Amino acid sequence: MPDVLGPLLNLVRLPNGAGLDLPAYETAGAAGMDIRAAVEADAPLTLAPGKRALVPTGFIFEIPQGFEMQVRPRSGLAFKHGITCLNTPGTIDSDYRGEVKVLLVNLGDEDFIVTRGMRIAQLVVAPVTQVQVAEVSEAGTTARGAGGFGSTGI
Ligand SMILES: O=c1ccn([C@H]2C[C@H](O)[C@@H](COP(=O)(O)OP(=O)(O)OP(=O)(O)O)O2)c(=O)[nH]1
Repeated sequence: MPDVLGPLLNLVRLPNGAGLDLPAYETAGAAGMDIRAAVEADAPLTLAPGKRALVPTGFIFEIPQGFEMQVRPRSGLAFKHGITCLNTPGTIDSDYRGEVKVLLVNLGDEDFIVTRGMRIAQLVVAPVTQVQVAEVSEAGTTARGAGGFGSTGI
């Protein structure tokens, strides 16, 4: 794994994560750490076309306050097999202390088998800002106004 100088991310390995590689950046400039499936070795998961499944990862993450973790698909799985994350990008809140799971869906036309240790998604840690919400009577005017959805042309 390349050296990383970012914030510290504590994680806890659950019993079903025994022996799995830690999530890791595969290259020095990777945005996401690949995360692996913690399905039982003797019970791989078959995802039929059109079906979805919540796949365990075997880890609890302690995300630093002020950050979130996004669960994103891997383009190779999407391109080759039609496998993606249904709720992409999945949001892991910094106060979540449950096992991170990956909601995979098979948009391909063949069964896809998820085996133990397979790299099923990538985790991107990103800063987030919580705003203070204030209700006002009118929104400030802008040149765009309410124009959207192609208002500036194709
Ligand atoms: O792909 C995902 C998405 C979410 N989660 C976990 C972590 C997250 O902090 C929690 C809640 O996610 P989210 O806020 O998207 O779900 P919700 O439908 O709003 O549920 P809740 O009412 O529990 O917040 O579920 C995952 O493990 N994987």
